[in-house]
Formats: sequence, structure tokens, C-alpha cells
Amino acid sequence: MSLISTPRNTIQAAAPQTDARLTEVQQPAAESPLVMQDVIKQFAPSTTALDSVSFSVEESSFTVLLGLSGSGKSTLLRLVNGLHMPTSGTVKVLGQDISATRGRKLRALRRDIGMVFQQFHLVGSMTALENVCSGALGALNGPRVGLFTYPKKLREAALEQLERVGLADQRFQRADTLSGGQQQRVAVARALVQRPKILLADEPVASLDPESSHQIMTLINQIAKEDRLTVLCTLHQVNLAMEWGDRILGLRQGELVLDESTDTLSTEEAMGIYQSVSGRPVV
Ligand SMILES: Nc1ncnc2c1ncn2[C@@H]1O[C@H](COP(=O)(O)OP(=O)(O)OP(=O)(O)O)[C@@H](O)[C@H]1O
Repeated sequence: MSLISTPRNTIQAAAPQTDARLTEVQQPAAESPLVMQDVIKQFAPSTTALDSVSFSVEESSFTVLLGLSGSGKSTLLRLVNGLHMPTSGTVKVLGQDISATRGRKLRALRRDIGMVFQQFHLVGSMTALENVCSGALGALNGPRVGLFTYPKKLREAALEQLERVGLADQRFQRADTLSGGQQQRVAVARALVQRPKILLADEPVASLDPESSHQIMTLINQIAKEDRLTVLCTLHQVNLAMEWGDRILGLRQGELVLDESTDTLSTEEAMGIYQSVSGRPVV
């Protein structure tokens, strides 16, 4: 069965072999902390990473982004924190148009956005606590070398975040001596130290075993609820997406083909995102 051809601004069924559905894209809500409207991102004329993507997310919601490798998930996250600019269309983050935000304003906006990555991106030779402090570097003037070059208040805030992720006892341990799950906990604490409003997580459990993956997803979810964070998280594990996401967005070759609440979406339909364009399951 071939893909359903749809006009722009309709959502294409994720799974041609499952219960195909077409859903009107919801009109972006003005007060939403994150709105994308008709966003196209091209890296070259032949590389359209995102193609007319429109959606908005509710404040304090947990949205999971699914899609095959190369479907545009990381590009979408990078558009949210201003690491990429859209080729056309609008990206509004916390009420600000990212394309019109520069310099100090963009740096301030980025402080409201925490990021967690698949590979943790910690400095291995630094302690857990110093890594967490480094999450606030954007708000400090100039580089810092050594824990005690960070303001006391920040060190206290960093320790508080390490306590929340259960690693206060390991605060003086080098990051490269921690397990993968512990390193990701430190990375979560680092993302939180500036008290962001939005948390972007790019495949946060892709490098972890199933048990650690579950622990990290539980932790992110719990903290997101406590801090009323708006979370946008890319995942490849449909079971985790269905368990933790309020809503699933599915990308296929840069197009948003699925946008549905996990209350009404079935796991089979979500799995459909991982079918190849030919309609065959990807192995
Ligand atoms: N900086 C860049 N320059 C050129 N092309 C890029 C760049 N970043 C991404 N792309 C291209 O854009 C498309 C989407 O890439 P992206 O990394 O967003 O996909 P993804 O869904 O995050 O993949 P994965 O799951 O493997 O991380 C791909 O074709 C990729 O090659």
C-alpha cells in the first residue's frame, strides 16, 4: 500500500498498513510555548530536512518526536533553540520569533531552554558538580576553569539539582568514571541548573540499557511535572514514547505525518512511523 497523498496542512497517516487516518492540523495556539508554522528547513536545494511543518505544543506537556533516522528530528530540536534558523516559516519559542531574535535576547531565550543529548556531552575530566555548574556558563561572563571559579550560589544550585537526580554523593567524582545512566543524570541536572521552561531531549536514552532508559525517562518525567516543564523529546523506542508522551509527533522525510495524543493513538499506529517509504517495515 502506498503512502496517502495529502494536501499541505493535513496530517498523513503514519502507518499505511494499520488504521490510516487523516487529521486536520490544529491551528497553533498563540499562547503556546512552542509554535511552528509552515516551517521549511533546507540545508541545500536537494536537502529539505523539514517540509512545511506546523504544530504547537501546550505548556507543561510532554511531546515525543518519532521518525526514522534522517527524518528531521534533530533539525527540528535545533530550530527550537536557535542553533538552526528556518529557511521559511515561523518558529515561535516562549512568544518570541526565533528568526527575529539575535544576540543578547537569543542568549536569554536559550537560558530558558535546557538540552539533554544522547551522548551526554559531559566533560569527562570534570567532576559531576562542575559539569552541572557549566550548564549556567551562558549566564556568566567568560570561561571558568575549576569548581571554585563558579559563584557560590551557583554551586549550591548545582548541588541541589544533583540531589534531585540522586547523585549528590558522587558530586566530586569525575564524570568519566560514572556509569552511562549516572552520566545522563548529571546531564539532566546540568540542563536544569538554569531553571529552564522548556526541555529538549535528543534521544536521551539511545545509549542506555533498558533499565537505565526506564530510570532516565521516569526521572525526566517526574522533574518535568515538578517544574512544569514543556518537554520535546526525540525517541526511537515506541513503547517509551507511548508510556511517557502526552502526544506523539511523527516525521517522515521531513514531513509531519502524525500528530496525536497518546490517549487515542495505538502502539501499532505509532509503530507505523518506522515503516519505510515503500510501506515495508524497516529492519
Ligand atoms: N548541518 C547539516 N548540513 C547538511 N545537511 C544536514 C545537516 N543537518 C541535518 N542534515 C540533513 O537533514 C536531514 C535530517 O537530519 P536530522 O539529523 O535532523 O535527522 P534525524 O531524524 O535527527 O536523524 P537521527 O535519528 O539519525 O538523528 C538529513 O538528510 C541530514 O543529512
